[in-house]
Amino acid sequence: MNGKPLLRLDDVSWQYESGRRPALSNLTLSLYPGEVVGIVGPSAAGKTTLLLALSGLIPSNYTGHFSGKREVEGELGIVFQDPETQFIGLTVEEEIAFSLENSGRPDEEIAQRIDEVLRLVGLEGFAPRSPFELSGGEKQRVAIASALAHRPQILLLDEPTSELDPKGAKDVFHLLQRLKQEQEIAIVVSSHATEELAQFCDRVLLIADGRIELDLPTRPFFGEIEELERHGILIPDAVLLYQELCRAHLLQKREEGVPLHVEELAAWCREEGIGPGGRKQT
Ligand SMILES: Nc1ncnc2c1ncn2[C@@H]1O[C@H](COP(=O)(O)OP(=O)(O)OP(=O)(O)O)[C@@H](O)[C@H]1O
Repeated sequence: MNGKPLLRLDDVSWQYESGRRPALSNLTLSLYPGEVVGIVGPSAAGKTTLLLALSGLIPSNYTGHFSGKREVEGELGIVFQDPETQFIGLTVEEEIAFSLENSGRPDEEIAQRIDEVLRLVGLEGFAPRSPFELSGGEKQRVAIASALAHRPQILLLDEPTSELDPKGAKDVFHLLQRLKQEQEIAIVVSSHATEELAQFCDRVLLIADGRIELDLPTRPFFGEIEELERHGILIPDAVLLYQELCRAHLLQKREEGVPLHVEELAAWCREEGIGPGGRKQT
């Protein structure tokens, strides 16, 4: 990638004070403007810790041993896994205003930004509602709106859909997709939702035992099926079906790599004349 990274970790290692081994080991990673990076990994691999290190909360808010270097350009927002535990406002409006008031902005500007971010996340009319009485997906969108109110260049999200039903999860990923297109924000999102990550990310990292095992553009990343399976990562359906069709010699392996969603695989099948009833005879 060309240009200067917005955020860079250089040979970063971190061990929590009570940890028996490093939670992050020698991580080097750059994030560029407008880029969307997914983070996958097994449980306890270090995904949350990596996001905390990217945000700077590690080492500033935690005790432990940090080595390496972090460089950041521009404003950064972070959304945690369970937003409800972070809410302090009695209304959605208060919740978003609170962090802005702390930054000393005038009331008029705060009101304008609240309108702007609620529109952005599709929660117009929600300002007077209690954030505690919303659905899981709406709570996540309030948390994203609060982070966006600072107009960050970088948005970090830790498993934003883990508590949501499939529809809520899809809504959050659609919102992130819109932010990517309309706001040119660089996004880093950790998630087990590999179907969505395959469609939405420019690049994906596999982290295991605090180390980056893979860091590739999305298509080649999901082509590393054996490596991903070895770490227990869920392979998207389109990739599995493509693999089976190739094994059965029904589909030729494509130069571009694996499909990233079922619609793409369906188009490839149509190109090869595979449809209901099997391959057309030529
Ligand atoms: N505050 C802490 N103090 C000590 N050790 C911690 C702390 N937080 C996390 N760890 C340890 O650091 C390692 C990485 O944890 P982390 O939460 O980053 O993993 P994760 O990949 O996000 O896991 P999950 O998918 O289960 O949420 C684990 O071994 C965990 O037990």
